[in-house]
Amino acid sequence: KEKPKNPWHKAVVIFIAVLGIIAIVALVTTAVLQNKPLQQKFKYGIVLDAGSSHTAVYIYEWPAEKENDTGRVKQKHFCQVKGPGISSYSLSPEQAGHSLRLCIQEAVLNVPRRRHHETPLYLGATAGMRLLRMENQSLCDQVLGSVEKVLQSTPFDYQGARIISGQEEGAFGWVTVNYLSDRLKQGSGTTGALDLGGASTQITFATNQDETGESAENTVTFRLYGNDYFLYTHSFLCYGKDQVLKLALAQQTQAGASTLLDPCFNQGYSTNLSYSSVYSSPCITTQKPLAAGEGFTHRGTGNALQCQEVVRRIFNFSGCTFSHCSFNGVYQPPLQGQFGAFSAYYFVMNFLNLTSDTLENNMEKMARYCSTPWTQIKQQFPNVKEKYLAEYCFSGTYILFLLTHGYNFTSDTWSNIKFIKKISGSDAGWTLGYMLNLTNMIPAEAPDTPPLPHAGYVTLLLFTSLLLFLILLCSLRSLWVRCTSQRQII
Ligand SMILES: Nc1ccn([C@@H]2O[C@H](COP(=O)(O)OP(=O)(O)OP(=O)(O)O)[C@@H](O)[C@H]2O)c(=O)n1
Ligand SMILES: [Ca+2]
Repeated sequence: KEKPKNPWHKAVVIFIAVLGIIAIVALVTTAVLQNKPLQQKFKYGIVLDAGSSHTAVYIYEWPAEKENDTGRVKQKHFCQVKGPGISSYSLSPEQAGHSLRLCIQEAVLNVPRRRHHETPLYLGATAGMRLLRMENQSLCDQVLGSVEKVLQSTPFDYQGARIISGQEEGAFGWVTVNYLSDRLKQGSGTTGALDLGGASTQITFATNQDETGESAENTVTFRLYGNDYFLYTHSFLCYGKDQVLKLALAQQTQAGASTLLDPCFNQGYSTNLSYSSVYSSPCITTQKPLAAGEGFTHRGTGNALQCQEVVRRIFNFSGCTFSHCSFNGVYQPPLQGQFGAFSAYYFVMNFLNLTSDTLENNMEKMARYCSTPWTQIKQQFPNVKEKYLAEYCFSGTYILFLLTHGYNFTSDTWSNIKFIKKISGSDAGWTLGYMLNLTNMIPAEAPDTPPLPHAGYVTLLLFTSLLLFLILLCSLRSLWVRCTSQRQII
């Protein structure tokens, strides 16, 4: 006999099914929305690189909630300040600060207004100001004071203007190169940093801990993301390409002659130089020749081999008191790993097309360039500033000599050097590393990574909810079957 159907059984089962589905959908949606990355809030930082030949303004940007991740900070904007470096304003210090205004205005427009007050602003001055400080501390202070006044009046969070040490310049260049190439987190092999400026040049690379014992002043240790790095670094003041040219000219004009025949300049090149433009630099320790008049005619003869001998004379390879030296008695451990060469290394070698060839081929190309007559050079490169164009033979010969005879790169290790301007869209240089350090954005210990990335988390959740749904379905089905079968039994 059939027991009357209980109308409620069906309803109950359907109700539970619908409830279950709603619960699962609600669970998944909240989970997905709950953990969806927040709307990207960006933070900013500004660094002014007050170099000997120019000042540059870098604006960096990064996602706020990821600032302790490596490789997150990107260069958002770059502004080259018109005119020379701030140390050139020593006779009119007020102009030093004034020269920064246009780029500061650009920075105000490139950082969202609501972020201005929390955007740190730093100025670091390098070798040009180190030389001015050597010459005249008072003028140096006046120039920094003028710059400080302008930067304090910006809407940003001004954090100070100072002359950074050569060691900082080298070490932070290394941090930048390795941060941008994402080498700091794995603790794997790092890239050395080669920086050539107008007044100094830096070499920095990671070495073994025991190698650092010989010279404390050349050692910098970092603990970054849980990895210890023992860096060798040295900054050669006066060995930037502008100052080293003055060293070479001073070397060649000791006799005080009225004409200098210079193999490092192209045949047919001729210009008049004042002795004071050469001997006024604190890098020149030799006295201006007594017999000298006001100036001299600087004439090119364009001979690369003779130019190498001119360059050699500005290096001193004797008097090493360490296990090994680079030059001028400076300790240098054996070179290790890959290197990134940037700033003027890149400007010069890229122009001369010497960035991707063997050392031997580069030497040949250099010889050909130096022996090319000046008229032909000017015809070939009508849009290049004559000051830069005239100096490429000297600068290229200097760079090849510095890297080989100075730092001991050989034909075999030459290919370890990459000449770079940017890495992942940001300029290679000390400024990014400087800001990362001062804003503590590279933690000593690795931040703990969430067990699951967001996507993984959602997949896991979907999977479990599906499983739940299937279990619910089966239990409902068995409930249904039991209800209908009970009816038959009855
Ligand atoms: N497109 C460019 C830009 C600069 N230069 C030259 O490269 C040198 C400057 O390089 P840079 O890295 O800007 O030096 P600074 O930072 O100004 O100098 P320093 O680091 O020594 O303070 C100068 O001789 C400049 O004439 C060049 O040849 N081509
Ligand atoms: Ca520089």
